[in-house]
Amino acid sequence: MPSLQESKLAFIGGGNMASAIIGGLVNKGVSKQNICVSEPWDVNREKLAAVGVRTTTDNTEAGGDADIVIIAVKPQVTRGVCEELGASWSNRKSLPVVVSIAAGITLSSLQEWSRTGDGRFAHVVRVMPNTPALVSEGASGAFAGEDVTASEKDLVNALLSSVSKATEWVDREELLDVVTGLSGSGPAYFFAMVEHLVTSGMSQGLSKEQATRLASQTCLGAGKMLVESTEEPSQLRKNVTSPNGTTYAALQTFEAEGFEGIVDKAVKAAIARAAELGTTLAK
Ligand SMILES: NC(=O)C1=CN([C@@H]2O[C@H](COP(=O)(O)OP(=O)(O)OC[C@H]3O[C@@H](n4cnc5c(N)ncnc54)[C@H](OP(=O)(O)O)[C@@H]3O)[C@@H](O)[C@H]2O)C=CC1
Ligand SMILES: O=C(O)[C@@H]1CCC=N1
Repeated sequence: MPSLQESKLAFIGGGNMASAIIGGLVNKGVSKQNICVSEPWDVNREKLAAVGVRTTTDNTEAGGDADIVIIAVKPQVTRGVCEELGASWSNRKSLPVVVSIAAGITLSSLQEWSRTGDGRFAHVVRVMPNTPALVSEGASGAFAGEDVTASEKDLVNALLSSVSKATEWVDREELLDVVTGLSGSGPAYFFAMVEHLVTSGMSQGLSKEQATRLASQTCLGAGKMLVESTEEPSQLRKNVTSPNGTTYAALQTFEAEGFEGIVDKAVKAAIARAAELGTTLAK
């Protein structure tokens, strides 16, 4: 198995998540010449070409001689893309490792759909990255099929680690839907929180720019403390909360309005949607 630096990488779909991973890989010094992206929309293709990677509109051209093929299209499009690729691999002696980032789509569907014309199955790894991959601060979950070799797993791990600070391999496929609800969708929860902080700050007289800078840096600073400190998140929260002080007043409001329950409900809704995508699109 070639190393990540030597591997030819094909991205099928060059939208938000693929662009984030590609940006992170390029920032880490992965050769742009080794990355080919297949993307139908010319605006996205032009953005990716500006990064310096190769682009095409032909999925089979991108996936034709790649060592790793990253399926980065919407779950609803994944079947067609896999079938197209599988059919095109009948003449390949060794098959690429298929890495799917599609939310919910199961390993068995991915294997079946990408079966070659002559009946061979590619080795498939399901991955759930997140968009902070763009700034090399991603968090990813991964689940490999039993047929995936240790060196193939190492290669996927190297790919994920180059754009993620946390890469968690799970030992049950269902846990990948939990990763989706927590960290795959997670950046949006924090962006929503910042949006609401900014709205609130503005309603009390701060300018949009001031409120955005303060809220964003607070989010970054708290995040940095979470990953660098040896203290539990609950202790870090307590450290900010003076007895009967301002934070206490705010947290009391969170509690009274059921903040914990809202977060739990939201994560479970994302998990349920991932599972639903997996089952409905398998048919
Ligand atoms: N966004 C995120 O934060 C995360 C997304 N994911 C997963 O990543 C996948 C992609 O999501 P995201 O990047 O947000 O979606 P996007 O819509 O931004 O990207 C998908 C891209 O694939 C293109 N596309 C559509 N049909 C084909 C085709 N047949 N062949 C090749 N490319 C095609 C789309 O073009 P066009 O727009 O013209 O249709 C689009 O540019 C999803 O499965 C999602 O579950 C996983 C983790 C996080
Ligand atoms: O919203 C979605 O379905 C995708 C998967 C995780 C993040 N974005």
